[in-house]
Amino acid sequence: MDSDTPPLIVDIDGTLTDESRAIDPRVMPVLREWPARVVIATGKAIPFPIALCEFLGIERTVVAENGGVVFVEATDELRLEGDHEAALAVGEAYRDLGHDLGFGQVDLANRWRETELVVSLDQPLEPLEELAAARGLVVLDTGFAYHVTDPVVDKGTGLEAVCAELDLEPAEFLAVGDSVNDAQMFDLAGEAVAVANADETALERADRVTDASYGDGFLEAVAPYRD
Ligand SMILES: O=C(O)COP(=O)(O)O
Ligand SMILES: [Mg+2]
Repeated sequence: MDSDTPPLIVDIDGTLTDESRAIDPRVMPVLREWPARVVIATGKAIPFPIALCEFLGIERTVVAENGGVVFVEATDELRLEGDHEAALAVGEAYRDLGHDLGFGQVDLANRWRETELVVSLDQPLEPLEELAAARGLVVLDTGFAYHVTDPVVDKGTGLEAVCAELDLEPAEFLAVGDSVNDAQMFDLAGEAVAVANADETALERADRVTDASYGDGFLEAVAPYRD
């Protein structure tokens, strides 16, 4: 790697992990040693990408909740955006219809969420979409959960917010991801790479698609910058 290595914005689930959400340990030294800025951009709530950065020993620069939450350690900036009240109201109405969010009583998927709501993929989608639309929200199926999200934010607006803090341009970035929630960051990045297991939207919006899936796909995506 040399000084021409672009800053990197990377998704977690399906890109750094396998289908069971287990991280591929081979991605860790790559992220740790990346010579430019690394941004972790995820649909997960902020404790997960923050913990990932901490355990990797890299600076905490994070887009969480599909852009609803942005944290930039370098400038001590935390930005929350999106109608959380509306997302919670969707959850309540969904339960009133006899459905369940599907993550049990403790619900670690929603516990630390500050702007959106997630529902397990084994729960019915249609009523969720109807309730979300009635409140101006959208439902994103990432392949790992249904996200009830405010369309004013996405990983693209998150990338823009990070760039505004760090005096970078989205077009400088290499982006790697696997699903519909990566589409807007793909559109803004200078180079967008989808791993082979990516969904249709991510495949369409990518500049390059790897032959390999999951962690192997990520390693293939960044290989040109590591040779
Ligand atoms: O939380 C999800 O459903 C997906 O998370 P990801 O954006 O890191 O892939
Ligand atoms: Mg993903």
